[in-house]
Amino acid sequence: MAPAPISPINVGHIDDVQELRKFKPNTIPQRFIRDIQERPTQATALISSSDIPTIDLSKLLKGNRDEILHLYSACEEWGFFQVINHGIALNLLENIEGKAMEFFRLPLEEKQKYQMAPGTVQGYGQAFVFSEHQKLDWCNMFALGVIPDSIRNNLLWPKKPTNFSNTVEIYSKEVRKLCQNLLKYIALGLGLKKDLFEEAFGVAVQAIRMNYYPPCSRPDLVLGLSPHSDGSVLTVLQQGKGSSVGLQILKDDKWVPVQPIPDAFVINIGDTMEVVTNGRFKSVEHRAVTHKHSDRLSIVTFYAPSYDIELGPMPEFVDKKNPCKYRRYNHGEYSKHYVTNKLQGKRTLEFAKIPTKNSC
Ligand SMILES: O=C(O)CCC(=O)C(=O)O
Ligand SMILES: [Fe+2]
Repeated sequence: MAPAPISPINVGHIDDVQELRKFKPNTIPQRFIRDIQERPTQATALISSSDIPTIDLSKLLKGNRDEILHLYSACEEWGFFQVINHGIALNLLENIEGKAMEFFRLPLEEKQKYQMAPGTVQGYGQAFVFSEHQKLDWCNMFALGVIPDSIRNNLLWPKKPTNFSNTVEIYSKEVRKLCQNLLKYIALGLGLKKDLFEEAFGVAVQAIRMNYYPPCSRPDLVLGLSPHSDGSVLTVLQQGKGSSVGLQILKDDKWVPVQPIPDAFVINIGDTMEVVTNGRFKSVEHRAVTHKHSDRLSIVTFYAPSYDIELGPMPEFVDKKNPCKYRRYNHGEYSKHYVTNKLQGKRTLEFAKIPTKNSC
């Protein structure tokens, strides 16, 4: 038998946070303790989370002009909004949440059958860890590439819990339609033709990540998920019912907690949307914090262009006043760059930035 390939990446020992919580509930290993400036101080934002825009998809689907403009300003001013009346069956939201929790509650040996290999982002474990010196997040993740087939790793689709994979498939189809609809109305809000984005992105790549944050005895010292922007065009986030508030977004240099609206999705603009709109819409840095007594689940869908697509700022967003801020590149390369670097604010977008004020 050929020897197993040795990964060139040494990530050191990564404690499973659910196991830590179970067997050593008051221990926080050093690798989880953040440097002082990174610790989640109380989010003393002047902006309240109720200011984060709420978009009513049913109004968009009726062509309601005010709602389309509301969506436009949500993208421009916030880069984050919640969507209500999205039309996705509530029992599907419950099912996916139930399956995710069943998965996380499986014995560690069962989950480890789908272990994320060091330096990769699919499977069970902690993504974005590339060195043994890197700080760890207080989070267990389970991530899968869903569309197209070429990004799927069938070995990582779990056999337990029953119906897990089928539920992910059905859920992903519905969330895909939601993304396609939102992109249409975002284009209309920009005064552009409704298929502009969809035509530019080819067969969109879609991935799902479930993040489980157990309670932590010292939430003041750790982060659930390091600050980052997403590499996607759009991200769709479902928060577990009854989960503690944990998602925070950086607005005017302050961390603003996102108070989930029951049954709504939280949507955010990703780096790719920032690039194609030449910075008109900006991806927003966000992070997750933990809670002393409650756990939290988030189910996150990333919707991005096909890896074959060459992209850059669309001509509609470039003129004398707005010269190109980003170069053209292949999205597959950007994606690779994103998943092979640790989460560090908006650092990965440097890949696309044009350093001087020259044009595309
Ligand atoms: O759990 C959350 O609320 C944040 C998740 C997130 O930002 C991500 O998975 O990219
Ligand atoms: Fe994110």
